Amino acid sequence: MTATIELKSISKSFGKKLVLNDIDLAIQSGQIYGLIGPSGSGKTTLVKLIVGMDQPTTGEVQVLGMAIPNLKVLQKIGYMAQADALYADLTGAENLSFFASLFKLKKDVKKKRIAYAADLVDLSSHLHKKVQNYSGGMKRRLSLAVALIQDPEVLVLDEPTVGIDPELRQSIWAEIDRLKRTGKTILVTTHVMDEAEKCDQLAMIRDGQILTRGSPQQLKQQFGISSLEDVFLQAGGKMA
Ligand SMILES: Nc1ncnc2c1ncn2[C@@H]1O[C@H](COP(=O)(O)OP(=O)(O)OP(=O)(O)O)[C@@H](O)[C@H]1O
Repeated sequence: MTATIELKSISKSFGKKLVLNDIDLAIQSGQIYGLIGPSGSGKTTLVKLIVGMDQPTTGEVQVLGMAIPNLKVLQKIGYMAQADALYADLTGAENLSFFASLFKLKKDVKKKRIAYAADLVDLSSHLHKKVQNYSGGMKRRLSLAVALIQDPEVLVLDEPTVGIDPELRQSIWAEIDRLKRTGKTILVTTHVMDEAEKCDQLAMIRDGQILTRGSPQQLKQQFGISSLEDVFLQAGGKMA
């Protein structure tokens, strides 16, 4: 089976600093794949290569069977960056409408998608407010709604639940799980171990290298321990 996201011998340097070191990764369709590691381990750098925002120094990235960057494929990826890329002067509704318009959705589809995405992140009653008046958590939620607006086949979520309260976090994870069951492929970065538990497959990353990988269950069995945090530590990791 061809992987939906495939990284082959990826290395990335910034100047003399090697940030990703010979990474191979294959993410199959319909999976929630978690990339877990401490701050500065290279997660965001890796994600940016997958969504075509940066290019590897060596190696190749493929998404949906096509080499990245590729404009057609990029339309099929919903990306939630760590820093919110929103227009502060516009309302929540105007932001969603703007991002939806980038995908040339039909008017009725666009309306439905905006309503769905806003409801999912519990922002429907705040859509008329300017984003500059949103709290940090509300901005994160709106960013997630933007990532989902075109109903993408592949979702890449860089720390999607940072700054989001536990109740909403649960409902967002329930939705991530539902999206997976509709066949979407989802890559999530996190440094929260209880979120790692919700992933089908995990790669633990430190200093630009994958320390170990597998399902949460496999990893715990392999290391003979019941907590993923301990797996990470035993695999050579060190949380920040
Ligand atoms: N454009 C850049 N120029 C130089 N160094 C960079 C650049 N982008 C990232 N780095 C460095 O690469 C390393 C990995 O950063 P990255 O943002 O990928 O880590 P991360 O695992 O996503 O961390 P966090 O969880 O804090 O977001 C860091 O040492 C960072 O300083």
